[in-house]
Amino acid sequence: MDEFTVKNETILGYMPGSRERKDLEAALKKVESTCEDVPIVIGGKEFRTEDVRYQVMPHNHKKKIAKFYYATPDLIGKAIDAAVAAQKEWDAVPLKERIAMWLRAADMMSSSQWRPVLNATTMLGQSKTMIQAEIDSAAELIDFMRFNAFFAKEASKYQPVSENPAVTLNSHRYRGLDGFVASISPFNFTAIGGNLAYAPALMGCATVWKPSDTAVLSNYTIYKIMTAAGVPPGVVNFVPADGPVFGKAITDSPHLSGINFTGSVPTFNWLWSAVGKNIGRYVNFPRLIGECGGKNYHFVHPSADVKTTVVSTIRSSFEYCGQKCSACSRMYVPKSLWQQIKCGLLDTRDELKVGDATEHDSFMSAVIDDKAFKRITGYIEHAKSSPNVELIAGGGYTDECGYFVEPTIVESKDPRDKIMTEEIFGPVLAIYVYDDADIEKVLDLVGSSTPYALTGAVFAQDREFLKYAAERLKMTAGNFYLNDKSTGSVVGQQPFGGSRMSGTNDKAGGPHYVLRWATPQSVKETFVPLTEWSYPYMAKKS
Ligand SMILES: NC(=O)c1ccc[n+]([C@@H]2O[C@H](COP(=O)([O-])OP(=O)(O)OC[C@H]3O[C@@H](n4cnc5c(N)ncnc54)[C@H](O)[C@@H]3O)[C@@H](O)[C@H]2O)c1
Ligand SMILES: N[C@@H](CCC=O)C(=O)O
Repeated sequence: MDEFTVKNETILGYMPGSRERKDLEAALKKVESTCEDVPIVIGGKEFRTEDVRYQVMPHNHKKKIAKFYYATPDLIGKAIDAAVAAQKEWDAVPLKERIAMWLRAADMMSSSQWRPVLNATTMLGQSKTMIQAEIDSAAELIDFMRFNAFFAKEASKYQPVSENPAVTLNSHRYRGLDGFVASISPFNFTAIGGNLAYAPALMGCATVWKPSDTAVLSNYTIYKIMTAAGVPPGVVNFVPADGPVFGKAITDSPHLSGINFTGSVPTFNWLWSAVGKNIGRYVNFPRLIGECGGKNYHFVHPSADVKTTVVSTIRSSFEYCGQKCSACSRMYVPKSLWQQIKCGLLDTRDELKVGDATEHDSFMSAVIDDKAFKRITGYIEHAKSSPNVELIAGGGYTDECGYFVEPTIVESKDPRDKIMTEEIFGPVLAIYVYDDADIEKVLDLVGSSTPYALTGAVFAQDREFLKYAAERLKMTAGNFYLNDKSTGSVVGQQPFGGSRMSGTNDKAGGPHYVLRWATPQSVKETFVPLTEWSYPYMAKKS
C-alpha cells in the first residue's frame, strides 16, 4: 500500500476580491438562476417518478433550486438489488485502488471547479453563510474523504502473530459487509451526507443513500463528484424518497447489512424497532450506527473568563441558527457572574445580522423549513407564556419570505423546564442562573435533566475545577470542551459523536469509524501436513 500522510483542508478566507470569493459568487449566480433536475440514480441509471418535489431556498422559499423525485417502494427495491449485486465485484477491487479514488475525489472537491459548487448549493439550499458552508461542504467533506482513506490504509496494516510462518501463516483481511448498507442523512451538514454514504463504500460496502429532502442538491453534487472520481455504478445508489417509505423498504429487506444514520432520536428509534421486529429475516445482523440529537450545555464556573464565555456561547448557540447537533442550547451561570455575562450576551446578540445567506455580513440566515419554523417558534411562544421562563432577548420571527427566527435568549427559573431539557434545534438559548453555593446540585442537573450526552463545555480559569468537572461530567458528553464552545469539531482532531440518546458514538472522523463498515476475516494457512490424529500423552496401541 502506498504510504501517504494526511492533514486537514485549509479553510479559505473569502476576502473581497479573492479568487475563491469570485469563484463562489459565479457559482451562486449559476445555482440561483437554475432549478436543477436531480434524478434518482440506481446502478448508474437515472430514474424519475411522478412524485415530483422541489428543494427551495429557506431564506427565500418561493425560489426553487432543485426538482427531484421520490422513489417508489419498487424503485427502492431495485436500488437494493443493484447494491447487493455491485457489492461483490466492488469488494474485489483492491483497497489501494479504492483509496486512490477517494484521494482523487478529495482533490476534486478542493479544486476551483467543484469547491464553489459544493458551497453554493449548500449556501442556497440549506441557508448557510459563506463561512458555515466552507467549514462544512468544503473542509469537513474533504477531510472525511482523506482521513477515512488514511485510517483505512493504517488499519489494513494489521496482521496477526505467526509464531513460525514456515509452518503456519496467519493473516487478516477486511471485507465489505455483504448485502447493502442504507445511508440516511440529515439536512444540516452536507459533509455528513457524504460521509454516511461513502465511508461504507470505501470499505467495500454498497449503499443505498437517501438524502434529506432539504439537502438534495448539495448531496447530489457529492454523488456527481464521486462518480467522476471513478466510483462504479451501483456502489452508491442515490435514492431520494419519503422517509417512512424508505425506512420500511430497507428494514423489510433480508439483505440489509447496516444502517448508517444521522438525524433525530425518533427516526433512529423507529429504524431500530423495525430492525428488531424483522430480526428473524436478515442474512446478517444489521449494524446500526446512529448519531442523533443533543441538548448541549455550557457550564460556567465562578472563575470563568467572561469574554471567552460570552463569545463562545454566541457562536455555539446561533451559528447556523443553532441547527448543529452540537449547538449550545442550555447554559448554567453562577449568580456572581450573571450580570456581566447577561450584558455581554445581549450586547453581542444585538450585533448579529439575520439575513440572506449570501450577504457577506449575515451572521445567520433562515431555519431550514416550515416544520422547523413551527417547532422553534413553539418553544418561543412557550417562553413568552410560561411563568417560569423570561424572554430576555429576541423572540421575533417571520416566515413571509424566508423562515427567519431571531437569535433568542431566555432565562428559566426551572432547570427542568422543557426549554432547558428538550432539543430545540434552532436559535434559542435557555439559561439557568444558579446560586454559587449550589454548584454541586447544578453539576448533577447537567447529567440528569436530559436524555442526551452529545457535547458540553465547561468555562473556568480554576484548573482544579476543570479537572474535577472533567471527571464529574464524564458521561454527559461524547465531545467535551474546556474553555471552548461546544460546536466546531474537526475531522481527525475531535472525532465526533455522543452516547445515551445522542447516538451510538461511533466517532465519525476518527480512526475506528471505517472499521464499523468492514467485516474482518482471519485466515490460517498450514504448510506442514497434519498426519497424526492422536496426542503424544495418549498411549499408542501397537
Ligand atoms: N449526532 C450527530 O452527529 C448529528 C449530526 C447532525 C444532525 N444530528 C441530528 O439530526 C437532527 C436534525 O436532522 P433532520 O431534521 O434531518 O433529522 P430527521 O430525523 O428528521 O431526518 C433524518 C433523515 O431521516 C429520514 N427519515 C425520516 N423518517 C424516516 C424513517 N421512518 N425511515 C427512514 N428515514 C427516515 C429523513 O428524511 C432524513 O433523511 C437533529 O436531531 C440533530 O441533532 C445529529
Ligand atoms: N462537526 C459538527 C457536528 C455536526 C453536527 O451537526 C460540530 O461539532 O459542529
